Amino acid sequence: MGAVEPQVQAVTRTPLIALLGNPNCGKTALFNRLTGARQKVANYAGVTIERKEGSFTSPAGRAFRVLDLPGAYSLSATTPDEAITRDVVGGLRAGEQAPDAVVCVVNATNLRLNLRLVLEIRRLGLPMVLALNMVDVAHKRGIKIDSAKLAQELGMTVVDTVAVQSGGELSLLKALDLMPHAAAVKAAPLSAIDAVPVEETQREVRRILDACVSYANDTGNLSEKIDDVVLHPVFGPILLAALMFLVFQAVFSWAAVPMEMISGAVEAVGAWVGGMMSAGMLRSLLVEGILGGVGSVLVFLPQILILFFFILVLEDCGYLPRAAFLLDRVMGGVGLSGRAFIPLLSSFACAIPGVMAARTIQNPRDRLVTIMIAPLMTCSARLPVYALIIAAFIPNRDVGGGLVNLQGLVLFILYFAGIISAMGVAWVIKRFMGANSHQPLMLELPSYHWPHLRNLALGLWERAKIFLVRVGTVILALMVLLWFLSSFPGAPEGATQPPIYYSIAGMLGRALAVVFGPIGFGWQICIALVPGMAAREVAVGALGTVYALSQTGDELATTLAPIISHSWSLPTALSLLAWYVFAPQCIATLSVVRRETGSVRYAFIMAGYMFALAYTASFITYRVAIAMGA
Ligand SMILES: Nc1nc2c(ncn2[C@@H]2O[C@H](COP(=O)(O)OP(=O)(O)OP(=O)(O)O)[C@@H](O)[C@H]2O)c(=O)[nH]1
Ligand SMILES: [Mg+2]
Repeated sequence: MGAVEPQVQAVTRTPLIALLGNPNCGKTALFNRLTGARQKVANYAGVTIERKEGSFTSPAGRAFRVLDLPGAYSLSATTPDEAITRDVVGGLRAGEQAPDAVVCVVNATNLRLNLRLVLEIRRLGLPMVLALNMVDVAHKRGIKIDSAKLAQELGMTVVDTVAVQSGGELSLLKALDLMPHAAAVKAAPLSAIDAVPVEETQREVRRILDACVSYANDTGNLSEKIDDVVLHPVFGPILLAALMFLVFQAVFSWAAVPMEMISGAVEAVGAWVGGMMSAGMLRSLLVEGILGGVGSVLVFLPQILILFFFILVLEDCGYLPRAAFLLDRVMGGVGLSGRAFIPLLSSFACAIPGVMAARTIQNPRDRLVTIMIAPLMTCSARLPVYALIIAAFIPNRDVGGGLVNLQGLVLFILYFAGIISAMGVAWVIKRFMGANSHQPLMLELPSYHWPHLRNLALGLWERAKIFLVRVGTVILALMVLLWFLSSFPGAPEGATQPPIYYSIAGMLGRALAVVFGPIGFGWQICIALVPGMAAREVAVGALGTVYALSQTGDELATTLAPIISHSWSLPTALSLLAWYVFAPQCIATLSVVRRETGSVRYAFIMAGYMFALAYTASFITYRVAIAMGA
């Protein structure tokens, strides 16, 4: 049986194609175009950090499976994400078949760098097609590539592709259709790659370029001219700071109108439901439990989308690696690698992709430090918490001659506090680990381009979907659970407090208040902290439910900010803000840290140090605020 199986497989198996190439050459864009998938595409190296599989059918009706892989400059991997690519191509991954053919994707405007990998992969002896991607840009820049000659020199089919244009993949599909239905070829071992010295490979690249590429009236690269300003030692950092500042201003000022619309709609629904039903358990569950909880999280959708709008634009236009360069010196000062910039920036969305993106960091210590501080970056789940408290306590007015919105300014300060403490913690960890010398940052600067509107729209839609699904599932379920725990058992005879005070949640909250009292958190806040462990924004929903149920009298409460501004003192509010800068709230992050570091130890260390920092920071904030008479 063992002898028959491989032959049968060779005839019936769907061929597996691997997309290989340098970082940022358009592999994922091509993968998305071939398969209709929506994997993340962005204009910097190291976007894809995992292997992703998809399938498609060619115009001639042949089925293919296709792999999108992290970009690599060479198959002699130096970073964990490159190792994934090497292992997949070399068939070294347990339980996984090696690819039957390779589509080598290259950036047509940068063949000098890209061809080295092509020559390396060729030594594996697998069937290959070369996709000259970004030929649109090459044409514009007057770079002429003789593909017939190139095909001859390389001994493989060469096709032009434009991965970001509809139909830009057709030539590749045609080439794949023409590939013979051969039985699986066994690749040469990976060691074949290193059989030829690098210098010799470089010489070969130069020879091929001389033979196949000409640069007609090259007008000079526009990106370089832009970089004269963007990377300028004085203007560069000013521009970066101005950009960041603009983002936080926009988060507040642009969001005001849509937020009012959402909260108006939630209130209207609450009033409608409340009017339809007589007071009772079901009405309380619907109005206070669900609308009060879910509604108070939902209003933050516009702010989250505005934040992501900026992140997506910056990612797509090519600015991020420049920012990494500008900050390399600062980051080096605390012992971080400049490469940590992109993982840390991703953590503004959520610490989980941030922790995973640390795979692009070569040095294991640098990688560990980056992982350990990633959750200090303000993730988007904290935004609702910050925004709620700011809206309740910070007046919405302009300062500095009408230029700066005070609420936006406070938000900016909170984000900044996260960054500064991350730097501080990195410095301390590096001290413990023993410093290694700072390695210079080697990062490819991509060409600038305008953000693709479709990409942007899809990215925002994905974000909205993630948020709404969370609101509709985790948050909704927790709100219902919390409502039960907060409603039973009811108040005893002659109760002086609202019923929630005597409920199970109320008892838990009062017990926790013993620990958190010294930092200003009353029992109601303590109730909200517990479900906030699942996801930070749940804390806002929980506050919504808790305070809706704490209302005495008959009025229905679905708008949280005015209630908390009455119930909390300013020191309490500031203390809670300080808590959320540091608190290790989210269990999902801790479990990813365990997976990525391969040890539960670091997850515990992270939770421990963040908890200690949170408590200390809140304590100091609370006491100082009281002492100052706030
Ligand atoms: N003009 C133009 N832009 C392209 C083309 N293909 C990709 N891009 C852009 O190039 C950038 C990189 O594309 P990705 O698909 O993320 O590149 P990748 O090779 O998957 O990158 P890594 O995952 O980091 O290795 C994105 O900004 C794309 O929009 C193309 O054919 N023409
Ligand atoms: Mg990719």
